[in-house]
Amino acid sequence: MGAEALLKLHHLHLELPTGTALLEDVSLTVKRGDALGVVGESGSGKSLTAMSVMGLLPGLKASGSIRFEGRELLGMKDREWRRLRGAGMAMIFQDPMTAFLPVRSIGAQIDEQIRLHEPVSRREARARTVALLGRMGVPDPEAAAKRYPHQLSGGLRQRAMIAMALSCGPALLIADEPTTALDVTVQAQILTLLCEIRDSGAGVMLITHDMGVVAQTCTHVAVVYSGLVVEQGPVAAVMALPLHPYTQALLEAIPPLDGPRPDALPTIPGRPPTPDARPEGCVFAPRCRYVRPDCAVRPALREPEEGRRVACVLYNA
Ligand SMILES: Nc1ncnc2c1ncn2[C@@H]1O[C@H](COP(=O)(O)OP(=O)(O)OP(=O)(O)O)[C@@H](O)[C@H]1O
Repeated sequence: MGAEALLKLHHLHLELPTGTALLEDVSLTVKRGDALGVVGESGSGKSLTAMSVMGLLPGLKASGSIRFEGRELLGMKDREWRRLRGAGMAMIFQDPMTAFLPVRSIGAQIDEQIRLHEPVSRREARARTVALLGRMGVPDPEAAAKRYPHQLSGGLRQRAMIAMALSCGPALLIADEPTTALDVTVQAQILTLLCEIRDSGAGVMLITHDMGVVAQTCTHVAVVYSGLVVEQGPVAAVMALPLHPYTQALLEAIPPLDGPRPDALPTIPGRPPTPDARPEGCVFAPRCRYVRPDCAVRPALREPEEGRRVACVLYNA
């Protein structure tokens, strides 16, 4: 038996007041010590999935269930969400400048975050901030804490944002494209840091468009397309034998890590449909190389082997 689920999304459905569905029937699980990669092209619903877990979706209608540490989050009051954010779960973004105010030192902002959740002295908060920055691999953390966000390099700012996210010891860290803006070397360092956080027993949800990032960091993967999960399973199994034609195409789009880059990457022709123009049958059918008449009916998510799910007529019994 695996570890108890830290986060469980069950048939999560999200829609606009107009009735247009943005997420349809999303079910995902993150366990302690696991990293779940949520992967898909731009507009597939990755950020919406993360934001719904953080309770940051005012104006959208949600149904289904989001359970965190056994507790139902959907329908919770704002006050309860605020208490949960930081201490229970925390999120980091692509651009650390959005997480820090430009006019205060990063140390002051991390200290404040700590003191918001725990009644510790300024001195104690600063000691924890410096220790955290050090753990995140920031050189000379005491001096770095005194700097303003713009005085740090992109990679150091990203480490500082992760330090702030971890400052209250969250059980779940959600990272939304945390390395997209960084060069390859710094990207690898930040991904290693996320692996360490995962191995220390936290649950990680990593949002990315890059299957290469999933391969380096995650234990499990959920492939989303146009607001639906089309495939999910353990990373090693999905990488070795991707079942869904969309997953196959995403894997073909990973650039090689070494050697010369090919002139053109195999790309998937076309674009994902917008939520208001989602096809009635299989959402991927208009771009699929294996499309056939029975794709006109939306395929259910099936479990062709234990722990793996796929929604494609190729796997209908
Ligand atoms: N508040 C909103 N109102 C209307 N449509 C929205 C809203 N938020 C998101 N959408 C739409 O929902 C879809 C999914 O958006 P989301 O931001 O989750 O995609 P994503 O996979 O994270 O893409 P990206 O990688 O570009 O951030 C998109 O088509 C987007 O335009």
